[in-house]
Amino acid sequence: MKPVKVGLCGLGTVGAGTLNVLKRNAEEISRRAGRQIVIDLVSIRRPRPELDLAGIRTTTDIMDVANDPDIDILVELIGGYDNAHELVMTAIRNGKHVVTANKALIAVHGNEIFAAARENKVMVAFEASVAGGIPIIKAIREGLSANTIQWVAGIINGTGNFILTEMREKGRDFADVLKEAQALGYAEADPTFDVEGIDAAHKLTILGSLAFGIPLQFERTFTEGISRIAPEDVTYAEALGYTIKHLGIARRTVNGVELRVHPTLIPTKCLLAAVNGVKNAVMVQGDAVGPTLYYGAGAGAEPTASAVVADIIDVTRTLTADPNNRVPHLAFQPDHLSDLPVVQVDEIETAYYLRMQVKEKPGVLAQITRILSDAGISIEALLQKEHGTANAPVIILTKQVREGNMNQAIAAIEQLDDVQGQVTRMRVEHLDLA
Ligand SMILES: NC(=O)C1=CN([C@@H]2O[C@H](COP(=O)(O)OP(=O)(O)OC[C@H]3O[C@@H](n4cnc5c(N)ncnc54)[C@H](O)[C@@H]3O)[C@@H](O)[C@H]2O)C=CC1
Ligand SMILES: N[C@@H](CC=O)C(=O)O
Ligand code: NA
Repeated sequence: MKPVKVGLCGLGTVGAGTLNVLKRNAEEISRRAGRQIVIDLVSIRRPRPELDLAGIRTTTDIMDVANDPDIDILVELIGGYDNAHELVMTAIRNGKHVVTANKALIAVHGNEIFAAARENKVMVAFEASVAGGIPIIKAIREGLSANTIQWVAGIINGTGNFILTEMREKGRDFADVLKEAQALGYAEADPTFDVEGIDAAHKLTILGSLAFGIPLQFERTFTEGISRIAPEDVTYAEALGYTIKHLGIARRTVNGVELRVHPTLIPTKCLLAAVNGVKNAVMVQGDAVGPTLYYGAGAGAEPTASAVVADIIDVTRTLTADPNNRVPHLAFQPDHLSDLPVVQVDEIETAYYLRMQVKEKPGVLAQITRILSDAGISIEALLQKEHGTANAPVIILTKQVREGNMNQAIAAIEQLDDVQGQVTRMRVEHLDLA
C-alpha cells in the first residue's frame, strides 16, 4: 500500500516534537497504522539546522501545503485564529484530512470547520488541543460514550499550573516562572492566553461540547485567570485545608450547563490538588462509570506530539471507512446536537472563599455575618488574623450559594465603613466523587 503523506505546517515546539516522534517511532507507527506514514512537505519560516529534514520537501508558504495534491493529511501547528482558519478551511475544501493542536481555532471556528469537514467527507482530529498528551478527547468521545456525563472538571493549562506550583512550593516570582514556562515551550505565543484563562476557556469549551453534545460556544464560557491570585490567599487557603488550582468546570444542572474557568479552592485531600507543575488532570463523572480521572503532561514538545501523532495514526486507520461511520467530531451525531443553554454566571451555585480587610473594633464581624445571613448565605468557617495594626484580614468560607446573591452580599459588605477596599473572592469546589 502507498504511504500516507503528511504535510506539516509550523515547525515550532510541537511541530519539531511531531517530526521527532514520527521519525523515531516510524517502524512501530507503521505496524500500528497498517501503512507507512511519511512527512512529505513541511512549511518552514527560518532554517532549522538542528532538525533532520532529509528527504522532506520544504516551503515557506503554508498555503502550498493546503494546495499540494500529494498531501493526504495536513497537520496544522502554527497556532492562532486567522491564518490557521484559512489554512484548515482550504485544506478541507481540497479534500485533505486535518490534524491540529489548536484549541483557539477549534473553540472559535470549530462549528464551521466540522460542518465543512462533513460536507467534504474528511476528518479533523484535535486530541492535542485539550490537555496536551492526555487522550481526554478519545476517552470522552469513545471510552465514555455509554454515559450521561454529569460533570467534567480539570486542570487544563500546564503553564498556569506550573506557575502556581512554583509560586506555592518555592515562593518564586510570577513573572520569573512565566519566563521559564515560555523557555520550556509550554506557553502560548501570547502568554496572556495562559495567565488570563483564555487558553483554558478554549479547552473547556471543547470539553463541554464533547461531554454534553452542544455546539461550541466559547463566547459563553466564563473566564478568569490566575494573574490576580495573591500569595496570602494561597497561605490562608492552606490554613483552611484547601489548595488553589485553576480549574475548568463543565457541569450539567437543572437550568442547562455551566461552562467556567477560574481559580478554585479545592480540598487538599482531593486528587486534583496533588497535580503539580506542567501536569494536567481531568476528572469526568459519568452516570454509569462514576468518577474517572485522566492525568499527564498538558504541554511540551513530545507529550503534545504524542497526541498529534496518535491522531495521524487514527486518521490513517480510518481513511477507507465510510464517512458516516466515523466517530463524530463533537462525540454526538452533528444533526443531534442539543440546545441546552449555557447558564449565566450569576446563576451558578458554588461555595466561596472571601477575604476582606476590616477595622479591629467590636461589632464589625456581626455586621458582615448579618449581611451574609440576610442574603441566605451560611458560613462554613471563619478566620480572623491578628495583625497588631488597626486593620486585620478576615477570611470566610461559605456554603453553596447562587453567585447573584453572593455578588449582592459582597457589594453590601464593601459599603461598610469598617471594611477597607474590595473583598477578594474565589469559588470553592469539593468535587465529590460520589
Ligand atoms: N506548546 C505546547 O506545549 C502546546 C501547544 N499547543 C498548540 O500547538 C500549536 C503550536 O504551538 P507551539 O508549537 O507551541 O508554537 P510555536 O510558536 O513554538 O510554533 C509555531 C510555529 O508556526 C510558525 N508559524 C506561525 N504562523 C505561521 C504562518 N502564518 N506561516 C508559517 N509559519 C507560521 C512559527 O514560525 C513557529 O515556527 C498552537 O496552536 C498551540 O496552542 C497545544 C498543546 C500544547
Ligand atoms: N499553553 C498551553 C499549551 C498546551 O495546551 C498550556 O500551557 O497548557
Ligand atoms: Na489531549
